[in-house]
Amino acid sequence: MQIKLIAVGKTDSRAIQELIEEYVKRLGFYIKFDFEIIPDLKNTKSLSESNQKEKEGELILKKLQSADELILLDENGKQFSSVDFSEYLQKKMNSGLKQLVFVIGGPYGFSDAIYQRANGKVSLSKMTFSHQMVRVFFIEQIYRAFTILKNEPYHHQ
Ligand SMILES: C[S@@+](CC[C@H](N)C(=O)[O-])C[C@H]1O[C@@H](n2cnc3c(N)ncnc32)[C@H](O)[C@@H]1O
Repeated sequence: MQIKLIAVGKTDSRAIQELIEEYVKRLGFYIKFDFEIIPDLKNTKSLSESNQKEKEGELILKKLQSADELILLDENGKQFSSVDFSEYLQKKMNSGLKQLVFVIGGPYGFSDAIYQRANGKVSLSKMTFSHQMVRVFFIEQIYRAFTILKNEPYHHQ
């Protein structure tokens, strides 16, 4: 199985980019992991929030293959402990799935079309994080999950 993370909107912060690069590099030792950014839409001032979500949604859908399992990062999704999340990933790997795709939405979240296509939702907290911060937190959690599965001394209960 390979994992892809799609995020809407570029990161301006060098600090966030560096953290992402660090954890993507570490994760690469365990699994094929792709991180893809959907560039910010142009002229968003002339778009309503729902129009912006729809356009972002169309760009997300274009990145998917029909067999991909799509999991949204969403405050209202299922919450896991890090150990539970590692077991969740192990089950996905055992299932024979080729590609598991996680998506982080833009500033207003996801369109209805994306919710309809999604196979599940994962929440990192009931709190709302910026779409920039979520990518760092989530990539670190995927990395943590693999260190748990490999019994490596990174995670402490
Ligand atoms: C600023 S938030 C958007 C908030 C918006 N109210 C919504 O309805 O989703 C941008 C993106 O960050 C992600 N996000 C923010 N907080 C999250 C959390 N606690 N758990 C999972 N994803 C989160 C989601 O993918 C969301 O689409």
